[in-house]
Amino acid sequence: MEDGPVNLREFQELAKRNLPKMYYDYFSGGAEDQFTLRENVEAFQRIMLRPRILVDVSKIDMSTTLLGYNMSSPILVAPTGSQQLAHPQGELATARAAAACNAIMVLSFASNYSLEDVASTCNAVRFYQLYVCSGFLNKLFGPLFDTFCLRFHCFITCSFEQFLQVFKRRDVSATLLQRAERNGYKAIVVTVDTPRLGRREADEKNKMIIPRNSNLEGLISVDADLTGGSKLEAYASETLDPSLSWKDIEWLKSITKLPIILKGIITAEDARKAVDAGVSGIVVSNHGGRQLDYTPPTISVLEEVVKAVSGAVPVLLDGGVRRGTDVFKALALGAKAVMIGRPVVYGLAANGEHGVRSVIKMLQNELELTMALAGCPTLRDITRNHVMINHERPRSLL
Ligand SMILES: Cc1cc2nc3c(=O)[nH]c(=O)nc-3n(C[C@H](O)[C@H](O)[C@H](O)COP(=O)(O)O)c2cc1C
Ligand SMILES: CCCCC(=O)C(=O)O
Repeated sequence: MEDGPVNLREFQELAKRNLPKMYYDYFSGGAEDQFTLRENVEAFQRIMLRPRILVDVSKIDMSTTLLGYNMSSPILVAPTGSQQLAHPQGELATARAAAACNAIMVLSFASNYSLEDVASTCNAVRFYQLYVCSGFLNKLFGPLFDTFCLRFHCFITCSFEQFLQVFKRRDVSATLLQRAERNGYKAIVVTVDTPRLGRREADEKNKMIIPRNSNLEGLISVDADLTGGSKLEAYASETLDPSLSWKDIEWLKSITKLPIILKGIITAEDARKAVDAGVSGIVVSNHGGRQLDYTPPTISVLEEVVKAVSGAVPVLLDGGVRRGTDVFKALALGAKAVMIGRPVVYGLAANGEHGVRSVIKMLQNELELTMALAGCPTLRDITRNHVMINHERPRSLL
């Protein structure tokens, strides 16, 4: 029998072996030149550690809290869409694995299993990720409005039509929020780096399919031109609302009691705006290099965001986290926790629920060892002095 993977990277190889090319390319790929995709990983390798010795590390405590919820480690599962393309059990398997590791899972808006199915698969603290939609057909009111728009098209002013569109779109998002609340999700993660889908050239070449989105069934019907390259891209441009702006965050806050976390902030300016808008958390993310290429690797802008936020809300980071040492580095630079995207999908493709569990456990174990070797028995002991970014190294060593 073949030996199992010994690190997160080896899961990627297994996933590649198990998946059809179209799906593997979708999971692994990034936007355009894939510069940011590569840099997310490589930037971690430009940060060195400064361990402290002769600290009692006979007990390591990785536990922490986020928005008042306990976690066994500062590692969350990032929202990734269409997990049934990796394994038939898809999001159900991921949810069970995350629960077994006491790790918070953020369920993607683009999940194959519905948020109700995932909620009922096992008990755990979970968050729901929302894309604000621009749906054209609302189940209850949509047909009515569409007939109305069509029949009176000549007589209605453009702004009135726009008003109806906004109303319908908001209705879909509001419905999703209510369902998330009813099903026990504890926070809403609003992804703000995707007014349109980034250009993933492999998906174009492969004519990537539109995976099923159970959450939107009966809520949105898509009338996309599906003849071209990536059908997912065509679908996204019909579904995602590119007019989403700061005032909508206020609106979202007004229609849910759940805390709102913004995912996809990579500048101090936007971080300050997010705090002013009253959000409960920020995820420093460039969507794993899948959206705007040539954005900086997330670990390189984390400190800027953390300084801008100055403790007002927790700051999380995702993008390129593949080692326990990466988690440690992110914490040293001010992150409250990290999220992992692709490694979870690769674990799922490699070995279903068991594979995801191995991925999370492996990263947790690596973090624990890193903390011991760096002289940090608790997460509070990890400080800025425990890391050194390459340009901070003594000149003679460069
Ligand atoms: C296949 C795939 C699907 C994704 N789907 C979503 C999504 O539906 N919503 C979202 O906010 N982010 C999505 N992301 C981005 C992740 O949440 C996360 O930001 C990113 O994967 C982190 O980088 P990493 O993969 O290097 O860990 C997706 C990422 C991947 C790889
Ligand atoms: C409309 C689905 C988008 C999924 C996503 O966010 C991604 O593939 O990165």
